[in-house]
Amino acid sequence: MSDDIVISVRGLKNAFGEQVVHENLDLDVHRGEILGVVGGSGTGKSVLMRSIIGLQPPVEGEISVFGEPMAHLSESEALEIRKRWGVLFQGGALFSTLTVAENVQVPLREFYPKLDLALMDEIAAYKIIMAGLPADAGPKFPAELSGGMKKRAGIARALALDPELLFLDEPTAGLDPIGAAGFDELTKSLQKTLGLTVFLITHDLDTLYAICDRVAVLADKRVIAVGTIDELLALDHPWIEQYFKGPRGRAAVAAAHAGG
Ligand SMILES: Nc1ncnc2c1ncn2[C@@H]1O[C@H](COP(=O)(O)OP(=O)(O)OP(=O)(O)O)[C@@H](O)[C@H]1O
Repeated sequence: MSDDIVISVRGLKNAFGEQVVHENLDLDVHRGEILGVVGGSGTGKSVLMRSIIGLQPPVEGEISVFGEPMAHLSESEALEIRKRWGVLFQGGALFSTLTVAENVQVPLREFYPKLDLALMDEIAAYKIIMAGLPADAGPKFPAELSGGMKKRAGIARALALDPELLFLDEPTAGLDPIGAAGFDELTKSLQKTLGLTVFLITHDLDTLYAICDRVAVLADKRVIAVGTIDELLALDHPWIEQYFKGPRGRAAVAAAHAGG
C-alpha cells in the first residue's frame, strides 16, 4: 500500500442481524487530506468510522490504517496504532463528571499512565488553547460550556496524543452558522499546521465546500463515488446532483464564493 494512503478499506461488510449496512465497500483516505463523508441518514457513516477505529468488527473485508491491517494486529500493536489517531464522537462524548482539563487528560492517562501530573496539566492546558478555548475553560465542567465549546473540548481531547489522523463525526451538528464556520476554520487550520489527515462525517454542505479536499458519498451500502465536489457533480448521479444542487447546496456554493 502506498505511503500516501492512510486508511484503506476493501470489500467491507457490516451487518446487524439481518440488516446489512455495508457490502463491498471500498475507500481510500489520502495522507494530509480532509475527506468529507456524506450520505443519507442511516447509510452507515458512523458505523464505517466505528469499523475503521476498531469499535465495530466487520463481517467481511480488510481495513488498514497507516499500512497496518487492523484485523491481524496483536493487542500491543493495535494500541500503538490507536495512539496515532484522535476521535471526536457525535455530540462530543465528554465525561460529564470530569472537568475539561480532566477530559483532555483521559487519553494521556490511558496510554501513558506513568506520566507526571504536572506534565499532564501542561499538555491539557496547551491542547485547550489549540482547540480555540479560553485558558480558563480547563477547570469547567461540560455542563458549564456552550455547544460550540463542548465540541472544542472534544477536539482538545482528540488532540491529546498529538495524532496524525483525526476522525470527526458531525462536528458542526447543532452549532449556529457562525459557530459552525468557526469550527470549520479550526479544523482547516489544525490540518494545515499539524499536517493532519481528517476523516470527517458531515451533513453540513458549508463544511464540504469550505474545507473538504474530497468527498465520499455513501449510498446503496457502499461508497458510490469519491472525488472533489466538481468531480462528483460531473458524474450526473441523481442523489449527488440533488444533494449538491438543491436549495441548500446552492446556498452553500454562494457562501463559499462570498467567503473567497
Ligand atoms: N449498535 C448497533 N446495533 C444495531 N444497529 C445499529 C447499530 N449501530 C448502527 N446501527 C444501524 O446501522 C445503520 C447505520 O447507522 P449509522 O449511525 O452509521 O448511520 P449514519 O449514516 O451515521 O446516520 P446519521 O446521518 O443519521 O447519523 C442504521 O440503520 C442504524 O440503526
